[in-house]
Amino acid sequence: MVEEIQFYEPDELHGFLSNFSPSPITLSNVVWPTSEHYYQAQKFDDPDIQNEILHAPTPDEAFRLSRHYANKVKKDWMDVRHAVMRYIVFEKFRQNNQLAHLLVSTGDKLLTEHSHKDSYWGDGGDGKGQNELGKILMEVRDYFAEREPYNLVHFVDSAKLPTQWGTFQMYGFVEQSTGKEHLALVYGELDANQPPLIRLHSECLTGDALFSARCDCGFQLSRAMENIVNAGSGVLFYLRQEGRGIGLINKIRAYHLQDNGADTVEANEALGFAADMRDYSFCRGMLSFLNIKSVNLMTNNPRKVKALEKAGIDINKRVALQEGNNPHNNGYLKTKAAKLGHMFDDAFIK
Ligand SMILES: Nc1nc2c(ncn2[C@@H]2O[C@H](COP(=O)(O)OP(=O)(O)OP(=O)(O)O)[C@@H](O)[C@H]2O)c(=O)[nH]1
Ligand SMILES: [Zn+2]
Repeated sequence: MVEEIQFYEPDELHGFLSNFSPSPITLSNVVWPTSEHYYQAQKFDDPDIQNEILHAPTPDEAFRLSRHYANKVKKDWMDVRHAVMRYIVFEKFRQNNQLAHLLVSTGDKLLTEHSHKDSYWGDGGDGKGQNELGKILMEVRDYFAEREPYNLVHFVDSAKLPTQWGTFQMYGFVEQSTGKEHLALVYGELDANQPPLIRLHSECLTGDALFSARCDCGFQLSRAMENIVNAGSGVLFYLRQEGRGIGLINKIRAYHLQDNGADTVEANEALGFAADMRDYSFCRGMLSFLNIKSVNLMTNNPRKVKALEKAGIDINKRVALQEGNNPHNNGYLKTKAAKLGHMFDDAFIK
C-alpha cells in the first residue's frame, strides 16, 4: 500500500508543502513571501492589486484580498492557473534548498492537500478531490529526486542533543547509495553569509566512545565540539566511516596486525584494502541541506580538504586540530604524517 502524507496547515508536520508556508521566492528582483502571495497576485492584470497582494502581511491576507477583488480577475485565469501554480511551486523548491531536500525526503509517499475547502487543488476533505497541488508537488519531487545534491542523502528527523559543552541540534540523514546513517550536530545559528566552523569526523567507536588512546579521534572529537561552541556556531558532522571505511571488525584485524609490528597503512594493505577507503561525496547533500557552501574545516588531513573541494565545497580555511598525542598513538600519528600526509606541527608529534 502506498503511504500518504496529508498536509494543510503550514505549522503542521509537513506544513512546508503548503503554499502558505514561509518560502521567499525572488522573481525579477521582487521577493514574494510565499507561493500563495504569488499565485493570488497572478489572477490580476492590475499592477496596483498585484502590489497590494505582494505586500499582504500574511498568505491568508493575500488570499482574502484576491477574494475581495474577485470581479477583477483576468478573463483567461482558469486557463492559465495550473501553469502558474506549477511554475511557482517549482520555484519555491528550486530557491529554497532545504525545502527541496525535505520534499525529496518524503520518498515515494503520496502527497495530498487535505482540504475540505478545495476539491481541485486539494482532496476536498473526503478524498474525492483532484489533489492537483499534491500532483504538482510529486512532479517537482521527481525532478529533484534524481539530481545532486538532493539524491545523496535523505533527511529523516532532528532533535536536541544537550552535551557537556552546550546544546546542539542533531539532524539524522540516510546516505542513499549505502543506507548508512550520518549525523550533523548544529550549534547556534548558522549565518548563510559566513563560512561556519565545521568538523567532518569519521566514526571511531574505539576512540570516540571507548576512550582508546591508540588514536587521536576521541580527543579530536571533544575539542572540535568545544571549539564549535566557543565559536558561537558551527557543525560537527559525524560520518559513519569506521576504520577509515573498512568497518569495525576489519579495524580490529588491522589493530592485531599493528600489535605485531605493522603500521596503520601496512595493516590495511595486508588486509587487501587501500590505506584510506573513505568517500566524502555524500557530505555535499548534508551541507546543502544546511545551506552551507563554504566552510572553515577542522582537520589535519589534506585528502579530506581535496575530497571536499572535489565535491564542490569551498574550503575558506583549514583549521588544525592537533589533540591527544600520547605514548600509545605517537607511532600512529607519525605514520599518518609520513604516509597519509597529515599536517602536524613537529612539536606535536615529536
Ligand atoms: N583502518 C584503520 N582505521 C583506523 C586506524 N586508526 C584509526 N582509524 C580510523 O581512522 C578514522 C580517522 O582517521 P584519521 O586518519 O585519524 O583522521 P582523519 O579523519 O583522516 O583526519 P583529521 O580530520 O585530521 O582527524 C576513523 O574512522 C578511525 O576509526 C587504523 O589503525 N586502521
Ligand atoms: Zn580513532
